[in-house]
Amino acid sequence: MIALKDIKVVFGKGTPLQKQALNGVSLTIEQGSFVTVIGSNGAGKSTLLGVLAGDVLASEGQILIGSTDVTKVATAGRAGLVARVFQDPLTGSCGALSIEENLALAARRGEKRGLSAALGTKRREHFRERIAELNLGLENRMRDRMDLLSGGQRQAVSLVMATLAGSEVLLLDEHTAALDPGMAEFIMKLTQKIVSERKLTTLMVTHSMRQALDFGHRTVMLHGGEIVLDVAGDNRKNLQVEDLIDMFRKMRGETLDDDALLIG
Ligand SMILES: Nc1ncnc2c1ncn2[C@@H]1O[C@H](COP(=O)(O)OP(=O)(O)OP(=O)(O)O)[C@@H](O)[C@H]1O
Repeated sequence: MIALKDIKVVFGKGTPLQKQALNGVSLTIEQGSFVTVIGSNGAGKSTLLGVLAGDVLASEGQILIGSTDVTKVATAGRAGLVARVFQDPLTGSCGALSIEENLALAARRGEKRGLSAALGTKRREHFRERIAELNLGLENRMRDRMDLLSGGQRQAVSLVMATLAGSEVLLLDEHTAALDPGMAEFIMKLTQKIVSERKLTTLMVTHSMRQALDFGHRTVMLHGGEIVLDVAGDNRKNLQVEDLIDMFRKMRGETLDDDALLIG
C-alpha cells in the first residue's frame, strides 16, 4: 500500500525560477493495484514518481509505503521498497557490466554486501532462469555487457531487475516510450505479467491515452501539480481515449494538433 498525504514539492524556492511541481497531492493505492498516470508536459508526473522513489523530497506532506513512513528517507534508504524503470533504456542499468552482474546488483539493492558475494553458482542459475523466461534468448548471453543489448532487450532485463530485491512498489516512467511499437507491446505484456504475478503496487506514467486505459485498474490525471481526474471500475471502463483527449484540451485551454501522439 502507498499513501501520499497532501504532498507539496517546490523547486528553486525563493528564486525567480521557483516552481510548485506538486500542489497538495493525496493518493492512496492499495497493495497490488496498478495505476496509470497521465498529464501534459510539466504536470508533475515525474515529480510524483520522484517523491515515491526518494530522489525528490517533499516540501510538505507525508508518504507511507506499507506501514513505513518514508517522507524523510532518501533514495538509498528506500531501495529495498521501491523499484523503478525509466524511459531511457540506458538509465537504471550499467552498460559496462554484464547482464548477470546487473542482476546481482539489483538483487542486492538496499543491502551492503558486494558483487562477488552476490554471484555464487546458485544465484547465477536463478538469474539465468529468470532471464530465460523472457524468451529472448538472453540466457545464452549472461556475460555480455548490457550496452550490447537493444533498447527493448535492455528494458526487459530492467523489468526483471526491478523484481529481484523483493520491492513491493514498481514505478514505471514512460518505460516503453523509446521503443518501437512491437517491442513496446512485448514490454507491456511482460509488465502486466510481472505486476500481476508478484502483486506489485504499480504506478505507470504514460503519454499514450490508449495505454493509460488498456492497462491497470485505475487512471489518475495530473495538471499543474494537482490530481484533476481519478477513475477506476465502471467509470474507467466507460471512458474512451477521445474523452481523455477532450479533458487534455479543456485543461490546457487549447486545441491539440498532435492527437495522434496521445492516441498511440
Ligand atoms: N529539478 C527541478 N528543478 C526545477 N524545476 C523542476 C525540476 N524538476 C521538475 N521541475 C519543474 O516542475 C514541473 C513538473 O515537472 P515534471 O518533470 O514532474 O513534469 P512531467 O509531468 O513529468 O512532465 P513531462 O511529461 O514533460 O515529463 C515542471 O514545470 C518542471 O520544469
